[in-house]
Amino acid sequence: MTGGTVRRDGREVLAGVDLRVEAGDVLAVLGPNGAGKSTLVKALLGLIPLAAGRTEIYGVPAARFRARHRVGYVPQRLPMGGGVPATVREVVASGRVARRSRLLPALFTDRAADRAAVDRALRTAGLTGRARDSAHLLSGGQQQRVLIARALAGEPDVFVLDEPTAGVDARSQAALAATLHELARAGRTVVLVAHELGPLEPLVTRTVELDHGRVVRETTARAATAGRTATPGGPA
Ligand SMILES: Nc1ncnc2c1ncn2[C@@H]1O[C@H](COP(=O)(O)OP(=O)(O)OP(=O)(O)O)[C@@H](O)[C@H]1O
Repeated sequence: MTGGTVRRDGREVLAGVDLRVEAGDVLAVLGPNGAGKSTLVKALLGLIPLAAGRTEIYGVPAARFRARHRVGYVPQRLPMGGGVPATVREVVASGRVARRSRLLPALFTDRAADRAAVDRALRTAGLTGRARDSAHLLSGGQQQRVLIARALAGEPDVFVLDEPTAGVDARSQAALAATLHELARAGRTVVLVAHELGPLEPLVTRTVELDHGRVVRETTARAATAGRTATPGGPA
């Protein structure tokens, strides 16, 4: 993202942000309530338009980026807007949709691969026993796991998680940390929004801190350990 600017109600809620996410980064976006963290990740993914600046995903302008299966997005909460009750398994299986060809019908082998990936994701998220439950009846922490499992099922290269630890009990946080640790070890890229890192802290290789829509501080893990900070901006 270069000069990323988002306006809401005539106000800049993201104000000229430069940010480059490198493959293999585990990047935490930090900052107080209303700092613009969610806006930043949505704008990075091209889910909300920029008023100024540009954002590219794998070198392609976000609006034209088609390889959606390469990026798994875990929003803050389960979107219940449709009001259609779905089981945990159905929600998790929807994470495979972006991998399907729009032109070819699903082959038998695709379906077997889909089933295996969904099973794996349910297992990793500790949801195997809840697969037939209605997703909207689960607790907040369990719904968060469903969303993470949905992203895992898509087997993306990049995971973008918006406040994955918010309202989640300590055990689920530790389980999430273990899952992210595995992903990082497998060379996946992770971008996560957080108020506090908690058990995720040891995994994080870079932090970007926002305030009033601007990057006010950046650290790399080494700089963070040494108590040093890098200059805001960085390559874009
Ligand atoms: N759809 C919207 N319409 C108007 N203003 C919005 C909208 N979405 C976000 N904002 C405003 O933009 C600013 C940044 O919001 P954002 O959700 O990105 O912050 P955040 O850092 O993620 O906060 P939180 O930690 O509370 O989730 C806030 O002042 C918020 O009120």
